Amino acid sequence: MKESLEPSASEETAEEKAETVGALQEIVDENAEVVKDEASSTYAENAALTALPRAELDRFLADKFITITDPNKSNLRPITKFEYLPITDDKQLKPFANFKAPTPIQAAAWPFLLAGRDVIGVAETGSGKTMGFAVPCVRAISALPKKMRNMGPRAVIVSPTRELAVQSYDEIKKLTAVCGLEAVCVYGGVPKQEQRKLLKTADIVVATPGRLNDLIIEGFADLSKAAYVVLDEADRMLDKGFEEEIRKIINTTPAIGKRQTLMFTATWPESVRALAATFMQKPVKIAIGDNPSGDLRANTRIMQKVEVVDPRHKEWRLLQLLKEYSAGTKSEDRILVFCLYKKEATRVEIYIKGRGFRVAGIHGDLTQEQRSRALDGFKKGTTPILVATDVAARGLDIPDVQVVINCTFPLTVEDYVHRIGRTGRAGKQGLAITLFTEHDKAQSGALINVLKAANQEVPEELMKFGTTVKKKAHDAYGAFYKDTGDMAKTATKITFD
Ligand SMILES: Nc1ncnc2c1ncn2[C@@H]1O[C@H](COP(=O)(O)OP(=O)(O)OP(=O)(O)O)[C@@H](O)[C@H]1O
Repeated sequence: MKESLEPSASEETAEEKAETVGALQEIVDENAEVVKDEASSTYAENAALTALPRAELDRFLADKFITITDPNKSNLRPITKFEYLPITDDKQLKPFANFKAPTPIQAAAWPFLLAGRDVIGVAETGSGKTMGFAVPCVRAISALPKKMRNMGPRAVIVSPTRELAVQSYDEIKKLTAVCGLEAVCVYGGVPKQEQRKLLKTADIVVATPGRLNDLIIEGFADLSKAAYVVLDEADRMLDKGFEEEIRKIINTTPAIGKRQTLMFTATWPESVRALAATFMQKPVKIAIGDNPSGDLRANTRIMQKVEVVDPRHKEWRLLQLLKEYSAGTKSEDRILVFCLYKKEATRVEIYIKGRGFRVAGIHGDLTQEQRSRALDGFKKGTTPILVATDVAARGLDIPDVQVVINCTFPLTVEDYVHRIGRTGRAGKQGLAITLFTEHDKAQSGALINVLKAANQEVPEELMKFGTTVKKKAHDAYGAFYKDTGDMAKTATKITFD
């Protein structure tokens, strides 16, 4: 091939292109930094909030059991009213029209998030964590100058299941709709084409890890400008079932210091804290609840009943409970029944259906269409009983679930707290009934602690299994229901039965 000192026309163009790309990349890196700086420099506290006596705000923090641990000790005032948000356009307050005030996690986290800080938010199930991380996200992006828009997603929110990703996306769309921003929901089990197209113009990506990594690898999801990274149900996203996929995603976002990283959950076990710290810069820890020890505790508005039963009698006892809690005027009450394994969920669903109950099932062996239909029927009340595995344990915000029944105890007591958290949401009361057997006795100590922390009755038969807390989580923890999207072809999915 002819050697030439002078680059040929095509080589020259390629060189020019490379220079242009390099220059663009610099702009992009600056942009990522500017987005982060923008957030921190643009949070000007509302004057009326500043005028409030500090003692009044300290009383608010105490009354709502809000604990803020900030390495920078910046002492930002909680945003106790929606009008204290730095939102000038009233349209943007519309999504909160039916709410009286920010929830404690929202009030405490918003100022730090608007100021660009990394935040770990730990608050009970059903306490508004979604809006807690979504409002500052939408605010930061909508405050960007026009020239910095349409350069790729500015925020990525990762959820452990498809249904939860869709639910968060629906919440976020209420905010983006009034700000002229675009969001996209990326999850497995459905065709990629539509997601690929929407990623081209999306400002915010809500995703499950498997499908998102697929689209990153294929070059359709570019998170290099996503300076706002949220792990929802963070402890689940950091357990060994997801850790690798999460690391891959975060590594494609701007570096620590050029991004804001948020972790929100109702349970924050010791086992994930060290790993979480590797992704964050001097995070502010915000915990809600009169739970100074920080030990695991369930939402105290949920009455927790535990029955120790013979494993062979569980399904018979479940039937009795369903008859009791769906009798007469309660026939439309929503009852969520949790099993541990997919085949068990199918068996229990058939068993219940055969006895005349209107019931549907949701678990990982079903198609996404079947899962969405089952959840829809449960929400609408056409099938007021839903039999689920832990794919429905976290995050799902189904209004008015009156009763949660644990037919089989979960692999961890954290999952127990999340499962029962499907009831008693947004300030309502709830009821959770758990069938506990000798097969679950390794978890008796941890369960007893959760019951005591929420001032619940501890049955004598449960005490007999002992009160010591076994630390080791079950090997399969977090892996067998996770939504790996199309990664399933490569990931070795653990399946049961
Ligand atoms: N400020 C508010 N006041 C009243 N209700 C609110 C407020 N913010 C959110 N909600 C409602 O509270 C319910 C629970 O919110 P959300 O699903 O975000 O809870 P969560 O803390 O994420 O729960 P989980 O831990 O189970 O994921 C939703 O129906 C939501 O619309």
